[in-house]
Amino acid sequence: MKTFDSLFVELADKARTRPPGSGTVTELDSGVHGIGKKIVEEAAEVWMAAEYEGRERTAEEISQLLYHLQVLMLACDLTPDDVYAHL
Ligand SMILES: N=c1c2ncn([C@@H]3O[C@H](COP(=O)(O)OP(=O)(O)OP(=O)(O)O)[C@@H](O)[C@H]3O)c2ncn1[C@@H]1O[C@H](COP(=O)(O)O)[C@@H](O)[C@H]1O
Repeated sequence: MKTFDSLFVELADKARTRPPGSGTVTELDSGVHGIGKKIVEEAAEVWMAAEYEGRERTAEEISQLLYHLQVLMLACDLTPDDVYAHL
């Protein structure tokens, strides 16, 4: 099973090697503005799932939000440790 940290390592590798077909590379190329819109969209989907769609859908939507947050971290040259320092 992936964790927050292992997914970040995978995404950082995608950002560095830019393999064809990577959605992460496409999203990174949309810039902070495009990634930010995905985060807002996913955050709303998390809220709706929590209100109306049950635990499994909520967990799925949270996983997608965490993914888009990680893409933004890469776009902003932030590592998990930079974030954990504020927890
Ligand atoms: N964990 C994720 C992940 N979570 C979300 N997403 C993307 O975010 C989109 C979800 O946003 P949308 O809400 O627009 O999509 P949707 O089809 O409406 O989905 P629902 O919200 O309705 O469920 C998905 O279609 C994916 O493009 C992800 N894309 C990739 N990953 C992982 O990231 C890694 C690298 O992926 P690539 O860069 O594509 O190789 C792989 O391990 C992937 O599993």
